[in-house]
Amino acid sequence: MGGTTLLDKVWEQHVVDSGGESDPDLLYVDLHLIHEATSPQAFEGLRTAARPVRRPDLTLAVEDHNVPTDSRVIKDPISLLQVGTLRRNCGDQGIELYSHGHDLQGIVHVVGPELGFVHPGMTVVCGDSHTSTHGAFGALAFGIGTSDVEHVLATQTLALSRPKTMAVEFVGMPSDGVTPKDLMLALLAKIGANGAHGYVLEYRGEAIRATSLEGRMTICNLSIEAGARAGLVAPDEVTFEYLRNRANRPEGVAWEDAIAYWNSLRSDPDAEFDRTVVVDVSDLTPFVTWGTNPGQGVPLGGVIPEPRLLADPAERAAAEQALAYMDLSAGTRMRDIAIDTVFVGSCTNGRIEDLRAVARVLGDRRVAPGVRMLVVPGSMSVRREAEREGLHEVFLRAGAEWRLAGCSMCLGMNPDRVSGAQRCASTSNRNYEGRQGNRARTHLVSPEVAAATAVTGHLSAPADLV
Ligand SMILES: CC(C)[C@H](C(=O)O)[C@@H](O)C(=O)O
Ligand code: SF4
Repeated sequence: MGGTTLLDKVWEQHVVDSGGESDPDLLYVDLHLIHEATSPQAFEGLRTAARPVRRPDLTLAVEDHNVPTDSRVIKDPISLLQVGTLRRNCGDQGIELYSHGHDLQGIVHVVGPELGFVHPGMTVVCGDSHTSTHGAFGALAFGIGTSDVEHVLATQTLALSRPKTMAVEFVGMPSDGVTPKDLMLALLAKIGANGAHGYVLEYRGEAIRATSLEGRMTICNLSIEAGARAGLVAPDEVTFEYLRNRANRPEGVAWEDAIAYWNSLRSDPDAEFDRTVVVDVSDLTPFVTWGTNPGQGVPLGGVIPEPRLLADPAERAAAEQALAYMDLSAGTRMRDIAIDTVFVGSCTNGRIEDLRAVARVLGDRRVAPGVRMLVVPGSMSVRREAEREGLHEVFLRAGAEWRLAGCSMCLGMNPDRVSGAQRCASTSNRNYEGRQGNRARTHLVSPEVAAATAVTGHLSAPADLV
């Protein structure tokens, strides 16, 4: 029998009740994150059943999806209702809530980690697909549906069947200007937007070890775009350093003990994975998407592929439909695609390192005439840090808008939307039809490519800037 995978190690520590061969296991949940968009019905269910929240102290709430980023005042009636309901529910149940206007407010997947709430070996759940982000710590982090949110609120447990494991081996080191976002867009293009369905991905290899925790969050965040259940990176010194000075991390002797335990959280050398995918990252270049799922991407130096050459009929039809929606045609050079809007932000690329990268590329350049650029910090803490470093001055001087924290233009649930059928280069994670606005056309890019694109007005890499 082979060794144990990281997934199995974390899983086994959390089984409250084994389902045996055929039924799901009941897992203990260490941290439950909630937001205004997916929690109202869950609380309503509890109220109907007259049950309290079992562990309000292990539950943390933020307002992120529905909040405007240009004002502390919420005007939209639906958003007001969502946010008002969350406030009432958290007040009634004694749950910590970072509201719009609070110093620590921000996107749930940015706030939880930066405050040190997420530790290696934990189970983390949230009624949000991008909960996979937290796997960057070596925590087992799942997005769950609203009925499961209710279950976790009531019991602090979740019934789940153990997913299969997939090792993603990044071989070699990426060259300068190739970012964690590019690694993932390349992986998605290789395995497809559903290529990891039913799996937990464990990211491995020298390139992962050399990636900051923030970069690892970008990588794990995008796991869900391959259809995966979760993403994982084994914890190491990078993880411990990230946590060392955060609030809410274990203290004193508990910290030393924690590190000793965390060091055991890696797949054994002889552990067997259900599947292994190898990606050589040494010859990668910046990646961008041309279509309407995150797997429809090519190198920035490439051209839009010819749908007729795709062997799989379903893929061919999807590509044709995507090109019609995007108003693009096969053979077009990606660099020739002109952009109206640039969005920097989201739980994929709205952390301080992302904003630093954007500022570095912008330098003292200006956004191209006619292009709208939005820079939206992932949290108010990120915003404060960016202002302390003077990054906001770079953005404002360039002609970009500098906003408050929230999901913003990542999806059209708040006032930040791409107008009409405009084309947007976006550092977010989904390019679905209508995602950023009714007819919006989205190209997923790294922060570096977003900044260079804002300057030239068409899809560009920093190396294209003179
Ligand atoms: C609103 C929420 C349920 C949704 C998700 O689960 O991911 C959102 O965050 C998204 O990114 O599409
Ligand atoms: S930033 Fe985007 S992807 Fe992340 S939680 Fe918000 S809406 Fe979802």
